[in-house]
Amino acid sequence: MVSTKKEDVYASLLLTDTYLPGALVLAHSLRDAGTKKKLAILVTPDTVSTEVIATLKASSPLFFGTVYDYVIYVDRIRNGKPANLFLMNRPDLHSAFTKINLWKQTQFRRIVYVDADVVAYRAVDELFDLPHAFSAAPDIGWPDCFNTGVMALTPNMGDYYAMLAMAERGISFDGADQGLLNMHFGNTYNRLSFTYNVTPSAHYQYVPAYRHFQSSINMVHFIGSDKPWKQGRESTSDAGPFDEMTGRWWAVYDRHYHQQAGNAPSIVQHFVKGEYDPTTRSGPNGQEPPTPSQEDHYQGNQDHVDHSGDNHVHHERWDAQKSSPPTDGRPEAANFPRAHYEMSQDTSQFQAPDRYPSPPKDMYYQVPSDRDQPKPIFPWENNAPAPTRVFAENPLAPVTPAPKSPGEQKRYLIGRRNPLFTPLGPAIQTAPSPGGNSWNSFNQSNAWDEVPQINRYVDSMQRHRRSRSQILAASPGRSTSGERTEEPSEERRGSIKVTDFPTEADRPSLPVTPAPVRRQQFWANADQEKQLPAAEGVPAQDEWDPAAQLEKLAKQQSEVLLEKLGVSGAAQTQESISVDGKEIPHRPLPFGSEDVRSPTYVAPSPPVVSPRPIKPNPAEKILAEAPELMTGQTTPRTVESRSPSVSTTATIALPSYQGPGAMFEKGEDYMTQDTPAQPTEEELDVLQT
Ligand SMILES: O=c1ccn([C@@H]2O[C@H](COP(=O)(O)OP(=O)(O)O[C@H]3O[C@H](CO)[C@@H](O)[C@H](O)[C@H]3O)[C@@H](O)[C@H]2O)c(=O)[nH]1
Ligand SMILES: [Mn+2]
Repeated sequence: MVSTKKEDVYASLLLTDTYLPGALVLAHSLRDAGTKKKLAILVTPDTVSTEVIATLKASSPLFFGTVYDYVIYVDRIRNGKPANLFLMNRPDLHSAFTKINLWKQTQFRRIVYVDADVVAYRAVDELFDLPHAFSAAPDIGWPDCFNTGVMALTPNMGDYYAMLAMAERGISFDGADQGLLNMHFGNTYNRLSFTYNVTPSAHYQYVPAYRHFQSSINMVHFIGSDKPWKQGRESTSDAGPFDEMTGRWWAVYDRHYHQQAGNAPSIVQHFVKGEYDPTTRSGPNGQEPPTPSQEDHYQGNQDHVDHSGDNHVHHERWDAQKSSPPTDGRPEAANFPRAHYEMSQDTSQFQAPDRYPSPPKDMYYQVPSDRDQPKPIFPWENNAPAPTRVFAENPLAPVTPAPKSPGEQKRYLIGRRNPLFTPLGPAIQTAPSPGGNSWNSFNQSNAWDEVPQINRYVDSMQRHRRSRSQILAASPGRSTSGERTEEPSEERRGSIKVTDFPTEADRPSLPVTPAPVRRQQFWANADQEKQLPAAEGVPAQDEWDPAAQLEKLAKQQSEVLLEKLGVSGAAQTQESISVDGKEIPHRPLPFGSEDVRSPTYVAPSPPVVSPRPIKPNPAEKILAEAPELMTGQTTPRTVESRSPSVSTTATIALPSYQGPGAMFEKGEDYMTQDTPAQPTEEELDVLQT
């Protein structure tokens, strides 16, 4: 076959650092056998350390050039469905699909692929000249299948994509590359002689065949998880076919990487069982390789220090200040520790010991005494002023006398319950007694209790309430006149409260908010109820005629208005009216003004049902029409009557009240009606009953 410009290469694969000795022995075995072909190795940079890659590229003193001519970085292809790998107990082969990348290396004409666990007895360069696109040797476990440890192939993207599609779907009967490739190629492969891929077994050997064909062995492949460098050289003891082949592997290793081999990098010895000896370490570079922590995955530290202590040389590290990150660097978390645990196979039951050791008897905690207190450090620890703050709770309890009246009791309780309660105002707060407890000098009463207006207001409220309750009680034959003048006692005043809070003893428990309880003495004590004074000015119910009262009220309002305007409507009706209990005396009108009426006079409509305020306020209207009244001009003024029929003028006295003036604040409301407003709610209460 006419060769093109494309190169032929032997190619191997390195997925982990732990296979480094195998990859190096393979390369040296081929070179030592005199191959004319170049050597390439596919490397997954995410799982292989830079030190190992450097070793693959290292120059060897035994031949011109480096161990591998080409280190080709490829993406790792991991099996997402690795269940089948467990069928052959090789979960470590989860990324064996990466081998598919061989078909992608179309820069090469032909590739003779060889596993890293293969040692070549001779250079098999004739495999490059095979006419078949794909050739492989039978597998010892199932000889109809081919073993994928040695293959002669022609790279092409068709096969590559076809197999990549299978890999992405996890299509492989053994979960690794051999199952996938056998499914892809089937029986279309060119079957090589077993001598190109002799797979010795420690458990089964066909010794006569071996003896018969051993001179024609081309390559030996150490399949399975027990690789020569993992077993160590001591594992080969007896002289058998397996050990003879393993010895060939060790022969190549010793030729290039034995401790006394001169310039052998110690990193290789680290991955070979029983080979690393720091005391006899030598070599020009003196680099300390990472220690393999795992059987199948190197997890060493990049910044490793020599164990011998005499050669503390750090590995070259990437300096972020000087250069960009290395493209062939390991992932940051590659050195994270990993641990693999297996289920215990021990089937014996747990046997409790006869006795457990008794606990120590001298274990106790020594509470530090006051004398053990640390020495004062800061000046304020020694010169601390005596505390002056006094809390209200403690001194109050013995000093405060028990409350007598309900009103006092309420104040007392408020003061006790609320520590922030402070009696109001300097007017009721006496000066603290000099030497005594300043808290006791406070007057325990409220400022508003001392204001007479407030007291009167409360009294009037109580009168109204009492009168209501009298009406509600409707005791027959009860006279209201006898009790009318009776002044309410202090006790009565306190009984305004309809509800009270339960005492501390009655309360269920804190923090439940105490529910108000009905005061018994107010509602239930009928004897006391009889002593209630009658409401002032409220007649007995049977004497009360609401309709007549309303009529009287409406009439009264009109009269008052006219009186204020100086027009005595009362003179016409000849009835005396009273305002606020005071009799307004009748006065004769000035001569000639008897018929004069105010322009705003409204005659009272006879059937008055409800009291109705008269609008607009006449005084207000006058002021609006004569604003000069506001200027303080107090001279009487004549007002032309608008009524055409009445042409006389009447002198109307100006009201004493002159409306809003400078005394008023902005926004302050002032009376717009002189008449009583609508009956209040309380009045309605009385009227309706
Ligand atoms: O941790 C690992 C595992 C594998 N490899 C590479 O992958 C190859 C295959 O793994 P290996 O342990 O050699 O597998 P075998 O014990 O040989 O198992 C058989 O099954 C594998 C999965 O199908 C095939 O790849 C092999 O060719 C076949 O011999 C190795 O040679 C290495 O090149 C690593 O670099 N690191
Ligand atoms: Mn293998």
